[in-house]
Amino acid sequence: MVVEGLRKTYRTRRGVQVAVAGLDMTVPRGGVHGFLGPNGAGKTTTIRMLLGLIAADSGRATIFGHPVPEELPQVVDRVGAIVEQPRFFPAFTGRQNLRLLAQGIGIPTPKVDEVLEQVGLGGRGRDRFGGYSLGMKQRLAVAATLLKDPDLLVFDEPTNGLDPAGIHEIRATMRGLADQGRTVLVSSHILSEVQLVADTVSIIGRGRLLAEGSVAELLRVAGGGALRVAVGEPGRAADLLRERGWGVEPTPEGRLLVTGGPADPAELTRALADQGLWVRELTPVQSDLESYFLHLTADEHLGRAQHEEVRDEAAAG
Ligand SMILES: Nc1ncnc2c1ncn2[C@@H]1O[C@H](COP(=O)(O)OP(=O)(O)OP(=O)(O)O)[C@@H](O)[C@H]1O
Repeated sequence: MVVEGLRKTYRTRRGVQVAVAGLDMTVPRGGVHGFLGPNGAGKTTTIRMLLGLIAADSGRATIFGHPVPEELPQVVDRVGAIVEQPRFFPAFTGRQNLRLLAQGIGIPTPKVDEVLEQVGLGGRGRDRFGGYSLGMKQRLAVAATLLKDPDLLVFDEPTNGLDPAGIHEIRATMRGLADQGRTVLVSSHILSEVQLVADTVSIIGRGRLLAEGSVAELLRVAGGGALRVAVGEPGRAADLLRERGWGVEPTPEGRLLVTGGPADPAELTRALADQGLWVRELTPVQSDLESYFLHLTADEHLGRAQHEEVRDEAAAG
């Protein structure tokens, strides 16, 4: 999925509200892609535009190479989404609820047991929906989206209101779906909920892309590319690395913290090995992604100021 310059404004009684301000985003095929941003960043608005539920003011988006919303009918069968709390009948079992849905869209009923199994509700399908935990209810919603066997799943804040066990269940379900080769796009304002399961993420704020890439890559960027190295003769190793112009600080536990070093850690290992110094351990320093996320999205209040400006302009016009 590729999004380019997507924009959406709302006219409110107080003026014009910019919900999505020229968003660019790339969601690779296969894997879990976290769509992250603080409350009000524009995640739901973006997802609604991608699914053709609301119209964009401008910009473009493609799903499986098809421009949407124009060619949505061509891809709609390959896309499953949970955007709002799905409604099920509390007095019916999970299985009965899904059977009803399956009949409605012409899916053979054996598929129902298959999708229940896929979300780990195989043993609970014959229990009343009303008695399900929140996590089970949410997993039933996921099961419903799987009836069509979609290649792309879009979940808007699927862990909202769930307890840690429920969050864990949903995470495991998403991982399982991605491991089957599907693409899962999941939005959240809580990075830690997604960090553990996402392969790649887009971080947005004020309707714009702030950072994008694999979780490992972003962790590296957040850590400033520093490497922690355990090596024999750390004193000699430090001198050698400094000669190359890299920053080296000994750590209290006898390791070396290398900053401004090579993009490829192999270069560092080779430089040391050439001098008979063997690296026992080499770890990219991962600053906490949560702090990075907070840092990136910290100027959210600036966004408010920008919105006010637009509003003033609108009022003046
Ligand atoms: N129908 C609407 N009318 C007016 N403003 C809207 C409308 N929908 C969204 N907005 C505004 O657009 C901005 C983006 O909202 P959106 O719901 O897309 O954010 P979000 O990232 O999904 O946030 P959350 O995590 O709180 O759901 C917000 O400032 C919101 O108030």
